[in-house]
Amino acid sequence: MIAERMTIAGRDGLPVYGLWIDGKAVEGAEPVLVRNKFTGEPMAWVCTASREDVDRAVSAAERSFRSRPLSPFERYEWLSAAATWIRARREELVNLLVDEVGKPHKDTVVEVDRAYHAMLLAAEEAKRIGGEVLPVDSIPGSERKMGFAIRVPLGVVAGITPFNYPFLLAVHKIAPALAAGNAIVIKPAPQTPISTLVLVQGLVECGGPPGHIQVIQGGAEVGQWMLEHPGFRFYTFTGSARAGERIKAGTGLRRVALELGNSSPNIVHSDADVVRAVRICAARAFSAAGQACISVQRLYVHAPIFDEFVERFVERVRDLKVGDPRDPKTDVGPMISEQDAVRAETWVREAVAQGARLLAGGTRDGAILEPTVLTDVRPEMKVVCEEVFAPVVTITKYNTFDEALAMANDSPYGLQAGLFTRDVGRIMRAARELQYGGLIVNDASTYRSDLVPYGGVKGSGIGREGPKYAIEEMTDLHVVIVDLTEEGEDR
Ligand SMILES: NC(=O)C1=CN([C@@H]2O[C@H](COP(=O)(O)OP(=O)(O)OC[C@H]3O[C@@H](n4cnc5c(N)ncnc54)[C@H](O)[C@@H]3O)[C@@H](O)[C@H]2O)C=CC1
Ligand SMILES: O=C(O)[C@H](O)CS(=O)(=O)O
Repeated sequence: MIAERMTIAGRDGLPVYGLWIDGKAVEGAEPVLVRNKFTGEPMAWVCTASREDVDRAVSAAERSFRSRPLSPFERYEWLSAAATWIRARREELVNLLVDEVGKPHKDTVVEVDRAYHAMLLAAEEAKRIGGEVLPVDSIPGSERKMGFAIRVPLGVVAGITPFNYPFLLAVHKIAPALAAGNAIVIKPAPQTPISTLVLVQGLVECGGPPGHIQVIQGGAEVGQWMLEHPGFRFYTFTGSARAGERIKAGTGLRRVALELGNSSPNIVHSDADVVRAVRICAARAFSAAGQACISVQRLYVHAPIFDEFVERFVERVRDLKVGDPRDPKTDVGPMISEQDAVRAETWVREAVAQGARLLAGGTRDGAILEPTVLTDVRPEMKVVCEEVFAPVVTITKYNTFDEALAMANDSPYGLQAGLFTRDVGRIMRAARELQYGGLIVNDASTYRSDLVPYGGVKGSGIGREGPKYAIEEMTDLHVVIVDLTEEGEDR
């Protein structure tokens, strides 16, 4: 199954995967070697795109969009079949992703299952793209006017995805784009390019117009060429705030959806179930080696339970199984690269040098950083105010709920926050006063429902994902007003 349609050659006993342009796997620029992120073993060669390849992909997508428009039901059938395709290949996909991303088996199973549901949600939403009747006649003088609004596809959209959940996030870009009637040019992260090729192979095998999806490969430079191409109507991006700002700056008046970084706060109040909060936060802080924009990064714990929470939490963290991501029992595997692990280790050392206290972890073996817990941190430390994107958590005590809300809001980001409490008044106050796109109550900030409008405020981005909402972003709303005055009527 592994992307055989995308294979253009063999090299050193490995497949060479091409770009997917105009319904064919084609050679691009010099292929780059993709390695298993735990063993370092070569997995495949993947061609990168030239600027001319970007242009060819956009032109092919435009031709396909114009020549093969699909009805809503055809889109529903296509995406439903693709969801079934994903479910049928669950194990193969999990094994590929564990190798390509280095994410532990237990987290990768969740990614593939979520991708199945996200694809199915997009299929269902393809049949529900409505509009609205507008009460134009409610304004005096317009009694004979009839108004309504319809949603129409944009045309060719650009999708750019990161390395951490490459399969799921490719589904969250491609599926709504197709459900909305668009065509899409997708560029995966250079660290994890294979799983998106496999996804597109699945979509092609499920019978839709192969030209509705183009896959180009490469890094920031290729991404930048996409920004500069006038043929895109819309850009949907998930990744760092730094890249997101470049995308916002580079796309002019064209619309964007940006799912960016976060430094996720999680507040644990003294009326919470402490044992449950510890279990959930210890698991969700280190899943995917903390490489999720909504990963638990800042824990704020109410003074009356602080000591008990810290003791239980550190004990739980020390019991986490660290190592081979292929082992179903492994909790924490390697980060995406040794370079990223060194960065995170450096931030931890800086924090300790500035007065933070290390309660667990802090050591590194190659790309594996031990699950790390810090306390006595200050807001200006990078492990607090920046997106650490690593298995690193800070724990800070608070005395009043006002303090907790203020510390949680003291961030340039605003994607998701977590809150553990049984008090409804406290929940509703947090819902209103926490400056985050999502509040997860009695579970950690790392929980994401693929159904809901997902996205951030402040530096965490623009727009909302979740198939229903991404489809709205990827369509234009056209208003129509008809004058119903009949012949002879004196209006
Ligand atoms: N918030 C999130 O969901 C994510 C945040 N990150 C953050 O970004 C850091 C770097 O990880 P990367 O995967 O390299 O994230 P990144 O933001 O650099 O790259 C994400 C995607 O954007 C592309 N890209 C990068 N710069 C671009 C530009 N100027 N124009 C167009 N496309 C561009 C990349 O090739 C990749 O496909 C991580 O350490 C983490 O802090 C990374 C992944 C996801
Ligand atoms: O980029 C991320 O971290 C994702 O938004 C988190 S998830 O949607 O893959 O859970």
